[in-house]
Amino acid sequence: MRGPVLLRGPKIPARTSDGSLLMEQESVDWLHEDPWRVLRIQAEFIEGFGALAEVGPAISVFGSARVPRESPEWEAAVHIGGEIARAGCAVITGGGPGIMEAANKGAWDAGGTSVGLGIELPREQGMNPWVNIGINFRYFFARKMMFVKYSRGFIVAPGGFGTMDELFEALTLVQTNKIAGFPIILLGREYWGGLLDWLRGTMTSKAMISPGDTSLMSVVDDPDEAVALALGEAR
Ligand SMILES: C/C(=C\CNc1ncnc2c1ncn2[C@@H]1O[C@H](COP(=O)(O)O)[C@@H](O)[C@H]1O)CO
Repeated sequence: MRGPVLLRGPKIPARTSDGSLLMEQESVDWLHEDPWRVLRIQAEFIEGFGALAEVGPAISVFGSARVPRESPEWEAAVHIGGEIARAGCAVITGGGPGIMEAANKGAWDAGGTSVGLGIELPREQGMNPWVNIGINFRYFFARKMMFVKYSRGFIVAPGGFGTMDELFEALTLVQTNKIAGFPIILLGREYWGGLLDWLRGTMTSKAMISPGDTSLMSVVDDPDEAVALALGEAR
């Protein structure tokens, strides 16, 4: 046996795990092997659970990392972050620039809890300055779970692939009843219209989703309505 794994015949290693542990280290390559990565992954969950356990009710705000400061989308996200904080909820974002920093700024300026769940990226941006609880993740999947576990709902502003990933993960979790009573609010009818038409048309008519599935999200133009809907249906 190697731990819980049964090895027989030629698969039996020359050295036992104990033996390897006690040997003088020749190489640190083993640190980069998948079984050891599990410990890092575990550590991300432990750090995340520890840091967020007492964050209280929260709403996650997603959207493009690329919208410029002071653009209408950025200002709307500042307003949304402020309103969520004034309602006594924490704001959770990806901790980056664009919509993320805007929502964090709104929460920060309102004296609220402003959480950033950052991600290690090749071109490091660093956590935006309006985060007052920040956690940096190596792995997208660990980080994505935190958004869902610690939020009562999602507000999704216009964005690119990252935003789509976050939106469709939440939709899948609601569709498959992994989470219930979880409002998903899309901000910006014009931006989201084309996607919704395709979901209602092509995807529904080809029976890839059920007719009711597109009702798992709401689409609004008014930031205050987005906040009210996100806060209104607590899990
Ligand atoms: C690409 C740029 C900065 C990248 N920095 C990010 N920091 C934290 N989180 C990010 C970052 N980029 C994407 N995300 C996540 O995806 C969503 C936005 O992605 P999109 O493709 O821009 O829609 C966002 O909600 C984050 O969770 C600067 O140019």
